[in-house]
Amino acid sequence: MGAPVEIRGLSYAYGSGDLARPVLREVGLAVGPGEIVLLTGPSGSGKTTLLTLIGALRAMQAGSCRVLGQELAGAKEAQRVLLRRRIGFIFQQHNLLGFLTARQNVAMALELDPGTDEAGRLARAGRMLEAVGLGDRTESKPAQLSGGQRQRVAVARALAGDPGLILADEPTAALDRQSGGEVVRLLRELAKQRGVPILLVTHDPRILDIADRIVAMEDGRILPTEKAEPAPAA
Ligand SMILES: Nc1ncnc2c1ncn2[C@@H]1O[C@H](COP(=O)(O)OP(=O)(O)OP(=O)(O)O)[C@@H](O)[C@H]1O
Repeated sequence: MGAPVEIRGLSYAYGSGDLARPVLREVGLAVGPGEIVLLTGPSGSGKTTLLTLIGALRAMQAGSCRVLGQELAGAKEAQRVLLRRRIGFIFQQHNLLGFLTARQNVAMALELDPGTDEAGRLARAGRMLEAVGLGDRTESKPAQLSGGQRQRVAVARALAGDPGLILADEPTAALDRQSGGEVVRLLRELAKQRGVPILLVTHDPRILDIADRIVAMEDGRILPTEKAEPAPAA
């Protein structure tokens, strides 16, 4: 099997006809097994659009994008739905449901797994919350948790379904320095243990050190990786 994410010549525009506005131009990118890639770049450079295409959250227009073995060019909505279930999503707004406890929020991510019953899902959710350091807050509602704790619930939820890929969009944007650092380091640790690749969009220079590789975008293109200057001869 190829890399978990393999993109070639991917272009995308919002609007159509004379109003079409290109936001991705001939993007190529591969994410290897277990690799953690950070996607950076100025506002409007196309990072979120690229992430939503990889996450099968919108239909492709041009080029090739193969995710966990599924080609998304020309894929039907039903195929995209199936692929989305194999991806763990973490967003800036943690998207937890306010009327459910932390444990129920995590268990919800497992509802589509036919191999589990309700009790099994809640037990597994409890173990995931322990793994993110929230073993004592499983019965709290999101409003009773701090921003960093809520984001850790989102991490537990994203990992609970044993995804083949994690996509994160600005997961630390709403957090202070310390909790932001803790959340991404935890995410990195869990992903590395399981060999799950992560593609993470961020503006946050404080978390660049969690990356195996940093990819910079500008104006819809991926910038060539800067090579380190050769050391001057002694
Ligand atoms: N649904 C949409 N309809 C029309 N234009 C859009 C839509 N979503 C994004 N855009 C435009 O496409 C461009 C790329 O947006 P995108 O969100 O992918 O960039 P980004 O690099 O993630 O930016 P940011 O860092 O600010 O989130 C922007 O100019 C944006 O205004």
